[in-house]
Amino acid sequence: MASLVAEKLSEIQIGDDMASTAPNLMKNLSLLSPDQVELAKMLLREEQSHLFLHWPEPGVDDDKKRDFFEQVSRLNSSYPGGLIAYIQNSRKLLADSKAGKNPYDGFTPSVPSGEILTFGDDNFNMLEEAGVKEARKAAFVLVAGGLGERLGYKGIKLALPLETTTGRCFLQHYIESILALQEASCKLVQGGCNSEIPLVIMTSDDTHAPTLNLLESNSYFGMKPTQVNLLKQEKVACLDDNDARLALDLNDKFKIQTKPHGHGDVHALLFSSGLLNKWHNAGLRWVLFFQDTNGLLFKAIPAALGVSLTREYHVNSLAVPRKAKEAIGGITKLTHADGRTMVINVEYNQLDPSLRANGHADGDVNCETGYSPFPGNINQLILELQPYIEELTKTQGAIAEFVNPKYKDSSKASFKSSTRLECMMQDYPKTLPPSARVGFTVMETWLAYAPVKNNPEDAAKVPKGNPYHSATSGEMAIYRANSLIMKKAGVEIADPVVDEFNAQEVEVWPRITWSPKWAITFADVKKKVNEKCSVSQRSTMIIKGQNIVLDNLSLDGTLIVHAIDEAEVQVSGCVQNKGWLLEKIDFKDSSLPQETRMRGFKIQKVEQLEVNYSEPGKHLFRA
Ligand SMILES: O=c1ccn([C@@H]2O[C@H](COP(=O)(O)OP(=O)(O)O[C@H]3O[C@H](CO)[C@H](O)[C@H](O)[C@H]3O)[C@@H](O)[C@H]2O)c(=O)[nH]1
Repeated sequence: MASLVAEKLSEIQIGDDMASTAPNLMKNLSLLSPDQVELAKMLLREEQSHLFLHWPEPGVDDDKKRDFFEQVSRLNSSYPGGLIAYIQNSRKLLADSKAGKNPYDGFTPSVPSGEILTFGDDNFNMLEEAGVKEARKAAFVLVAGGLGERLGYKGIKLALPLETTTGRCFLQHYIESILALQEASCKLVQGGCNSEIPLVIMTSDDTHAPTLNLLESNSYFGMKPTQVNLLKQEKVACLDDNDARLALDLNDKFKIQTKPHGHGDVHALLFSSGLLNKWHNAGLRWVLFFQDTNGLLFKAIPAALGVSLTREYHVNSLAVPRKAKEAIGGITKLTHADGRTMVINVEYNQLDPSLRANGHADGDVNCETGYSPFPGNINQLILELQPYIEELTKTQGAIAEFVNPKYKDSSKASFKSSTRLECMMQDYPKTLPPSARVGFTVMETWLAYAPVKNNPEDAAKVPKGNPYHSATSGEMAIYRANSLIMKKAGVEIADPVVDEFNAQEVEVWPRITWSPKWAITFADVKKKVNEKCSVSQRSTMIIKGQNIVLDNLSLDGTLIVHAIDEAEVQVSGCVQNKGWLLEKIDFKDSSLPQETRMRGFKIQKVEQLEVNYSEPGKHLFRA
């Protein structure tokens, strides 16, 4: 045994001084495989000998020692450049942080110019049409590895209902929207096509199993299982001090403490998965990234893709008008003293200091429009595939990182608790050359952005006029958008009433919902309704089917129309019944499920008219 140890020692050339820094590791070397010995050598070189201080004699906890190196190996292979790169990047960023260096030092922020769209005008309609046509050349990437700590929901956010009228969850809505785009796009190709739009979901240890379970127990919501790829992000090692010494788990000294690295991981994962080249070879041109809880997003996607196509943007970020201090990053043009410029998301916690440091004494404030002059990044990115592959081939998907240690005191010598490096997917353009075509598309908030991020208590504390980003506001935003779209298409929609749920004041519009296959563009809605229709404020309307036309319909109550794709149904007449009511509930009422409580209301289904067409052919329904 002793000679084997000696042999390994010479093999890895750990000098006497190193041997003396980690004698306990030396004693255990014979337990390790050659690869693990290499990793041990690397750790010692990177001054991580503290990790082995407590290692007992061989024969004690040997499995745990091997498990430790299994983890080191995972941490090493899941970070571009390996653990060496991680430790060295950490040292540099921790030194910058200690020195109070701002990553935007030397850059002056200004308001960039980009495409600003108005829903329903000729330009918007033209872009939607172009976007739908292009959709069959797109792949979708959903980042869903986050725990959603601010929401405080115990399950995965993708499983939450986006509205409770139908109870459809976010993931179902996303998949049905992609399938609807796929079908609509293929119909525009002469002779049809059978393209399948790929969907990648980035998960993490926190979300992987429940996401897979949600898909499997719902037959992938109609998508082919082969169309969906789950890529799991790994966490990164935590750091104990400014020298980037890796932190051991407080409850298990044979484990390195880890935390999430952020949504920026998606680029490295996509790169290493080999999917990008596969898509490229299959003729795809676009990759669309999106987040876990924005029920409005797919209303914005066709036009935004149309913008990418017509403007030939390599990077197109979707944005909405932003309220000052709102927790979304601002799209900003940064001009360096040396002449370099870039258009990039400046995260909400950095925008204010960066403005103050550059002559804007009031920092992040609204201008005369009542909004911040910087458009708000909603983290929906459309990247052109070919330049994306070229860039990742250079960077391997590594994204500019940052560190945010909580220091014990102003000497910044030690941390209150361990920290780690983080990265964000919207920082991708930071490494691009100045020739890259980086742009953005601003859409109206009511159409494009209604995330569910805040728990009821925090939402109630949001300054008046700023969005709540709660389950309550997220659901109400769906009804509002659908009502406004129908109104714009000519339907007489009653005005909303203002009501309060979970201490949040919201507009309550008629509860109108439709399945994505009914309409994915404004043109689809216009084709399927006419101006002789009306819907009262207390009404609920659920449209489930592809070929359902509302003609001369007057609704005051609840109407549900369900039809198979082969049935063409015309709905008209006067529907009046007691309908469905919104019953207020308290989020503290623990007798109710959390999904319901977080909204502050539940739907009391008193009376409805439900019609169902399961036979192909033309049907006329007159109430
Ligand atoms: O390690 C992680 C962390 C997050 N996510 C996913 O990334 C998305 C975004 O996460 P958050 O909702 O926590 O994001 P933030 O609110 O912190 O902010 C992000 O979303 C905002 C808009 O919703 C702004 O665009 C902002 O600039 C951007 O950083 C979610 O789908 C989440 O599941 C991961 O996949 N892995």
